[in-house]
Amino acid sequence: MNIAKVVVDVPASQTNRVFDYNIPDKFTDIVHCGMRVIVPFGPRKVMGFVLEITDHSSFDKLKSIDDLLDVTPVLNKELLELGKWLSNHTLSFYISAFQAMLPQVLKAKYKKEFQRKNGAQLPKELETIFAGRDFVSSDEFIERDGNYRLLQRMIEDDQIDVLYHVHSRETIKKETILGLAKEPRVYAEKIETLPKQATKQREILAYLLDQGGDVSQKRLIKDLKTTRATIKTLIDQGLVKETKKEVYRNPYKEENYKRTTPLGLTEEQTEVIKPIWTSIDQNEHEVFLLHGVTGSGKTEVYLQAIQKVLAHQKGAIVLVPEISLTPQMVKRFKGRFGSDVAVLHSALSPGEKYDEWRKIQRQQVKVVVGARSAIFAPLKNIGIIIIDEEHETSYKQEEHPRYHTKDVAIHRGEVHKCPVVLGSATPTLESYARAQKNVYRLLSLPHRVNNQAMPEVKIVDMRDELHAGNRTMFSRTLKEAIEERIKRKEQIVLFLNRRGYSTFVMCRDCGYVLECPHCDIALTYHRKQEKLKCHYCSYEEKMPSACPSCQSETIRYFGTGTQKVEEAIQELIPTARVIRMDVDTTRKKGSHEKLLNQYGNHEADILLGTQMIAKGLDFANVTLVGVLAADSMLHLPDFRSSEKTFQLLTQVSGRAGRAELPGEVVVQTYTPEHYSIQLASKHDYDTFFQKEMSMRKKFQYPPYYFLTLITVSHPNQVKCQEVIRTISQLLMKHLAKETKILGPTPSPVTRIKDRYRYQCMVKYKNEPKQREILNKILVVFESDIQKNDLLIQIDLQPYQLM
Ligand SMILES: Nc1ncnc2c1ncn2[C@@H]1O[C@H](COP(=O)(O)OP(=O)(O)OP(=O)(O)O)[C@@H](O)[C@H]1O
Ligand SMILES: [Zn+2]
Ligand SMILES: [Zn+2]
Repeated sequence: MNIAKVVVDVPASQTNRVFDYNIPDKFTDIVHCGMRVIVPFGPRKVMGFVLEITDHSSFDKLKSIDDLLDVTPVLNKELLELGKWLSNHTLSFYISAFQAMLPQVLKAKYKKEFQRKNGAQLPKELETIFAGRDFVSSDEFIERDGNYRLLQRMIEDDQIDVLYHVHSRETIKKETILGLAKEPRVYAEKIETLPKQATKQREILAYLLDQGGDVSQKRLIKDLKTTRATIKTLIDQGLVKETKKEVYRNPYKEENYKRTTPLGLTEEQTEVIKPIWTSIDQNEHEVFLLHGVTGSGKTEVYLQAIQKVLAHQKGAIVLVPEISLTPQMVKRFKGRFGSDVAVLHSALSPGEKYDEWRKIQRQQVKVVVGARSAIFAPLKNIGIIIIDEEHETSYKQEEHPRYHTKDVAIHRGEVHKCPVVLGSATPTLESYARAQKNVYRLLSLPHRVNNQAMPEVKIVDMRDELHAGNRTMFSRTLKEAIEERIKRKEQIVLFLNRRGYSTFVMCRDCGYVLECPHCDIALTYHRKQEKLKCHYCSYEEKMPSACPSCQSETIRYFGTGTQKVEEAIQELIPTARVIRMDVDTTRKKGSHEKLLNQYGNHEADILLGTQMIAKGLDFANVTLVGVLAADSMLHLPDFRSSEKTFQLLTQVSGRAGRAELPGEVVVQTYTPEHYSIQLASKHDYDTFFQKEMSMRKKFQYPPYYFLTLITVSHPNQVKCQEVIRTISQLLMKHLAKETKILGPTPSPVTRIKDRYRYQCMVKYKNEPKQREILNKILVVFESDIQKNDLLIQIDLQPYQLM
């Protein structure tokens, strides 16, 4: 067993396979599958993952492994298999798939250096760069525009060497631990002989004797109000010894969370948890879709399902969208399961994330709560995987490997023979359609806990406000409702949807929005050319000066920011106390939590914010939710815009009236008749589902059809157009006759950082050979990709269509 099969960190299709390496004697029995190694590859040294260890190779001259990056494997067998599956599933390289599963600090960086060998005399051009030195970093070489051809010749002539340093950013935090250096009994005498004025030193010794063991220096300094200098004198006298101990950075201190006990489940909760418990008990994989209205107690169902899993000595993964991984959410899990919980959150520092990851890796925790990438948590014995708010698009990773978390979860669920629970008040059409076909098992919580009523929703037509002479951003209804709540000392959530602003053009007079006659999506405004364009089919028209529907001249594109809204409130209702939550006010670490705490303590009447306040918040005193512009997302150039609008309105409305006090919602819109606004206001998911499904069927979108989005980008526009044309021709030729290929067309954002972008979209029902064909296309363009700066992105199941 002295041969390792290694996937190398060279993302290209020729290298997307395993290479055989010799395991040198010194590493025999030390190298294991799932470890990262340094291997020679051509003239370079690269990192690689060991996938397999065997005793035979079909090649006879093998190079040897140079070095090991890990002492223990960073990927276990299951994750190695998962990586292979992921790479195949998303059409990405093995190496990208493996890297995606690791915490950031384990992603090694390389530093390249050129070394002059044995004082060699270099050509003048290079000598000016080396300037008498023996080493020059590759960065400096590039910066000073060094001649690569010359460099290459010198390397071939053995005058210059290329060195690779691999830097792992992994950092382990150490803590200083103090203890007694001698037998305890000798201290009585020692304390006597210390100088009289050394009271602090005496105190320290007494403290250590009292603790009878090792104490963290930090704690001792705090408890005794002493200094490091005093401790140092004792160490120097050989009375105290210090050691370094590896510790975890723990951003979520357990003692900060009050322990909670399971609540008595309601009848509905009891009904839905039964089949989940059965699946856990019987070790059977099944996918459940938990459709529960806002405030129906889904989280309590998750908690008690996990409790069952823990009783079986297994672990759980709970995924929540980044944006709703709020302190409140963490509190609920830490409160129930204490130090058994690891939290993986993007707001943690890389070091903190690494520590949480190591706790999981060492199986020291049982429950992992985290955002998207937590689906790769290295838990060995998974008993349940839960995806909360399963409709959230952030579950789709928008860079290599372009995976959807749901697919990964279901795959791992199959491997571990455990249930996967997808929870939402507004499931995606895809999931609900699957539940209707019994691919998933549907579980419903149609009522709020304790049967509180769903909040009453009032739709306000903003066109009427304009006609009545109200030009502010607050309707009369909303203004009165706010004032009333402030008087009653109740609280208000004001939601401003920032997504989709200033892309579409709307008539303020009649609410008319310009749409593509072929694609049923809003046209996007291009300011420079004064044109409106469709980003699916390239249809375009001139920006009109008057509304095509009512001739009014108030037609323009749409937009405002939270800061402006805050000013407007202050002007309109000067007594209102407002907390504004947006990217600006939450940039600093911990500010998110602080603002929510202030709001929870009723230090403000109004919580004003964007997407980040739409979900997950559970404040009993909130009785009014105002939605300032319900339409803004409705007109995004995206076939899911109605669905997203329905989901968002339902989520925000769900923040009102969650406890005893009844809730009310005011939705301001220019298109009150739109079905997603009407049905969200009636909390009518079922009708929305029927209606939206019929639209999807008519326009041939998912879940009736599958989509693949192919985007090509290159600095040269002509090159870009050529490539995308060739790709769509190849697809046309090789894919099924019934399959449609839309485009090629410029991408919605046509140029990013001086690179042109063109796309085409494949719409299909069944294409078993698609992956194979796409892979072949990538090979056709391989040399352009490697050498000519061409980028081809393939997104199977795209969510981001911009
Ligand atoms: N069985 C129960 N008995 C009493 N209170 C409960 C019970 N289950 C849940 N609750 C409480 O009801 C409130 C709403 O529950 P929870 O937040 O779990 O709902 P949810 O369905 O996750 O809501 P959302 O989708 O809106 O976030 C919470 O304050 C929770 O503590
Ligand atoms: Zn169109
Ligand atoms: Zn009009």
